[in-house]
Amino acid sequence: MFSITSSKMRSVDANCSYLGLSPVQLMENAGAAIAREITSRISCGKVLFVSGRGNNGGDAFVAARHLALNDAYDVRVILLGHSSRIRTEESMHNFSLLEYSGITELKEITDSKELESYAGWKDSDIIVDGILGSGIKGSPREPESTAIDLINSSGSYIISIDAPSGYDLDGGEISKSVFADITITFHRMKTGLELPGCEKYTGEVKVAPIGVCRDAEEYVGSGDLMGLVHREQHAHKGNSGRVLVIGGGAYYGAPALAAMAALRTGADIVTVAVPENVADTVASFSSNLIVVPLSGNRLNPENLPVLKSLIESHDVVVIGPGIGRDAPTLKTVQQLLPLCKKAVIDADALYDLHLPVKSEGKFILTPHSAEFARLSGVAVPRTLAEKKQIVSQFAGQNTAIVVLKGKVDIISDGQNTRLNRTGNAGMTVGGTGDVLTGITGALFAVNNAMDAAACAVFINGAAGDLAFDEKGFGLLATDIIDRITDVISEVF
Ligand SMILES: NC(=O)C1=CN([C@@H]2O[C@H](COP(=O)(O)OP(=O)(O)OC[C@H]3O[C@@H](n4cnc5c(N)ncnc54)[C@H](O)[C@@H]3O)[C@@H](O)[C@H]2O)[C@H](O)CC1
Ligand SMILES: [K+]
Repeated sequence: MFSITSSKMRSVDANCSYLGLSPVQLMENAGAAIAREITSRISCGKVLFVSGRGNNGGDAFVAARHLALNDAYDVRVILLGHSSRIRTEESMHNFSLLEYSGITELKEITDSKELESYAGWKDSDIIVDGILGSGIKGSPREPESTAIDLINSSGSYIISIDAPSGYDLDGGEISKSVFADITITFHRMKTGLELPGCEKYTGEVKVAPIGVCRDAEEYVGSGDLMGLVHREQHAHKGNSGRVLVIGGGAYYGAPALAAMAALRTGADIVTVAVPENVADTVASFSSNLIVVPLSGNRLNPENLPVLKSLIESHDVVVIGPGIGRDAPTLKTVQQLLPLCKKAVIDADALYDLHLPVKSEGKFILTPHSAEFARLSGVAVPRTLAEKKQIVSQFAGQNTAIVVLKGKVDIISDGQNTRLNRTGNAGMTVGGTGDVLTGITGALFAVNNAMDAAACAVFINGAAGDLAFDEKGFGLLATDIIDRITDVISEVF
């Protein structure tokens, strides 16, 4: 089974919540799994739960409640700090239930001296470590640090919840940690729990299922957006991405829509390079756009020198919206791509694309079914499983990230495949593909390709869903652009 990082786990948790599976439900399953582990180890005895103020402590409260149902166990709980300082609603909720759970003792201990004089360290058969889990930042502070020492010198059998407290689930540096006999981590193995030599800290490692929805991992959700790079408080102009849109000539709306969508997604600078016949019209869409006119009525090889220097001064290129299919235009596209560090390739730029692009660059392709069929030479099959398979295979063969747009979007880099179900039938109106390309460009400027592509289809679809609520089947591509910021601000 593959392992994941703690930030991936946080995004899966948030995706569960997005789907309607609440954190308190997950915590209940996590705590119950810990209680089951204890009953499988000893049939009776004294069990001390040592809890922090985050959700790791919350899991411990749940486990204590479950275990106390069995008269064979003497259950005691200590909370490090005041209960008024418990960090989350779900943990507070489970702390409150302890009063009615028949445990022998519940103590709030705030300082290290009081902790040291606590009698329970020496006479417990099992100590459950629920001090710190995936939320740890830096070295353990007081009183957590003293609690870790006391657990380690207790001589009891030690069960750590999710991670030995102090240990970094992602394998970062450790200044102090619980030395556990067994660590029960949740849902999936974590990267840091597989490192050579980690058993010294973790003891045996077990993965307990906690009822995560399958779709919370495979389908993109709002939790995936949490992992995106977002604007720093003191960011400079250009830090949040410079996007170059190369399009237009045959049409003028498409490059403007892509550019406006990129701006609304948070790109700092969006430059639109279009043939001179449409440059004024594109500029008239918004004074926020920087428009560079290119000689001629269609993209052509004479534009290469100007475009080369523009490509160098931007983080990402969005190429295709409105360019048309003239032979010199398509040839120019093919010559431009090897110059790009990162590019999103859409619409007519996909028409005569020779793959793989021979360069070190990273490319996101955003075809719909007909474009995909033409590119790959394979008709898009009917079932989702078959579609996933061909998209993944095509992406892998061409070292590109492929987004097959559809009722369920499929995003793959050949190794990982994600799905997206935001969006609606109203989005078949013209221009929505250009909006997606613009969003993708803005995210790709400052994020890795797979995250950018996956989050872009989610944002585009979710903004489309908000627009549909308002406008129904009368929705326009510009209405979707207007709702991008609502989707993004809901997550941050
Ligand atoms: N899907 C899951 O895996 C689930 C996991 N659960 C459990 O939740 C924790 C993570 O909870 P979180 O509240 O984010 O973090 P922690 O409890 O680990 O700690 C936060 C807590 O600790 C304080 N803190 C942070 N760093 C330090 C430090 N160096 N010294 C002292 N104190 C520190 C911080 O201020 C917070 O108060 C996960 O591990 C699982 O156990 C869910 O219950 C179920 C789903
Ligand atoms: K722990």
